[in-house]
Amino acid sequence: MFKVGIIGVGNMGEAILKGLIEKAGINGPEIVITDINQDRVKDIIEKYNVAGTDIRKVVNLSEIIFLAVKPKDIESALEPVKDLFKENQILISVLAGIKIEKIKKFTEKPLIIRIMPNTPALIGEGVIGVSFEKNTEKKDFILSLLKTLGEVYEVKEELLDVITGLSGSGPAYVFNFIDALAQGGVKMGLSYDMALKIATQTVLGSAKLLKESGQHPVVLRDMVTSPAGTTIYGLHELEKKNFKDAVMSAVEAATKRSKELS
Ligand SMILES: NC(=O)C1=CN([C@@H]2O[C@H](COP(=O)(O)OP(=O)(O)OC[C@H]3O[C@@H](n4cnc5c(N)ncnc54)[C@H](O)[C@@H]3O)[C@@H](O)[C@H]2O)C=CC1
Ligand SMILES: O=C(O)[C@@H]1CCC=N1
Repeated sequence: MFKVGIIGVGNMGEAILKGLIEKAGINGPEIVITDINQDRVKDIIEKYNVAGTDIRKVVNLSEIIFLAVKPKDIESALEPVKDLFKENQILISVLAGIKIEKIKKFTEKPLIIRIMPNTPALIGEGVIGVSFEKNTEKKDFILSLLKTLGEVYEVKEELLDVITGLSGSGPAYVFNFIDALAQGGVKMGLSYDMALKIATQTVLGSAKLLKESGQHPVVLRDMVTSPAGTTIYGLHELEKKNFKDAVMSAVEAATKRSKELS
C-alpha cells in the first residue's frame, strides 16, 4: 500500500506532491502518481522519486487519493475505476466547482473531502479551504496533513466557491499586480529585473506587516499616506481607475464561474 496516491500531476497535483514531501515528511516512495501525460509522469518520478503507475493501481493501492484533474476530466478519470474504491479510503478532490454530491455518483465507498488549495502550497504558504462529506475520526489527521501545505479553513461546501474566487485564483491576481507594479517602475526608469524584485518585496513585506501587526489594512494604509504627499496622488489614480471595484469584481466573477463548473 502507498500512503498517498495522486491522480493528475499537473500544476496543482505537483504543488500538493511537493508540499507533502517537503513539509509533511512523507517520503517519495510512499507516494504513487498517475497521469495520462506520460512525459509528465516521467518528469515527476525523476524529480521526486515517487512511484508511477496506471490509475487502477493508484486507486487499488492508496490509503488517501488526491484527485487533481481538470473539472471537465472527472468522468474520464473516475468512470473506469469507480468499482475499485474501498470503504476505508479517503478521496480528496481539488476540483474547482465539482460538488461532493457529484463525486459520490461515481463512488459511495471512500470518505470524500473537497479542498480548494492554491499554488503557494508548493512552498507551504498556501491557503486551503476544506469541506468534509461527513464527520469522521480521521478529520484531525487530514487537517494536520493539509496544514503542512498552508493555512487551512474549514467551511460549508457552498463557500468553497468563494474560497476558489478569493485564494484559489488569487495568486494570479497578485502576480498580475506585482508585474504591473514592476512595469510602472520600468516606465519610470528602473530595469525590469530590479523593479520586479522591489515590487515582490513590497507585496511580501506589506502582507507580513499586515499579518504580524494585527492592524486593520486601512490603518496601515494611512501610515503610508502623508497629507499632500506622494501616496495620496498614487491612490487617487487607483480610485479613478476603479481598482477596488476591479478586484472585488474579479473575486465575484471567479466565484460565479466556480458555481457554474458544477
Ligand atoms: N492551478 C491552480 O492554481 C489550482 C487548481 N485547482 C484545481 O486543480 C485541478 C487541476 O488543475 P491544474 O493542476 O491547474 O491543471 P493541469 O492541467 O496543470 O493538471 C491536470 C493534470 O491532469 C491530467 N489528467 C487529465 N485527465 C486525466 C485522467 N483521466 N487521468 C489522469 N490524469 C489526467 C493532465 O494530463 C494534467 O497533467 C483542477 O480541477 C483545478 O480546478 C484548484 C486550486 C488551484
Ligand atoms: O482557474 C481555475 O479554474 C483553477 C481553480 C482555482 C485556481 N485555478
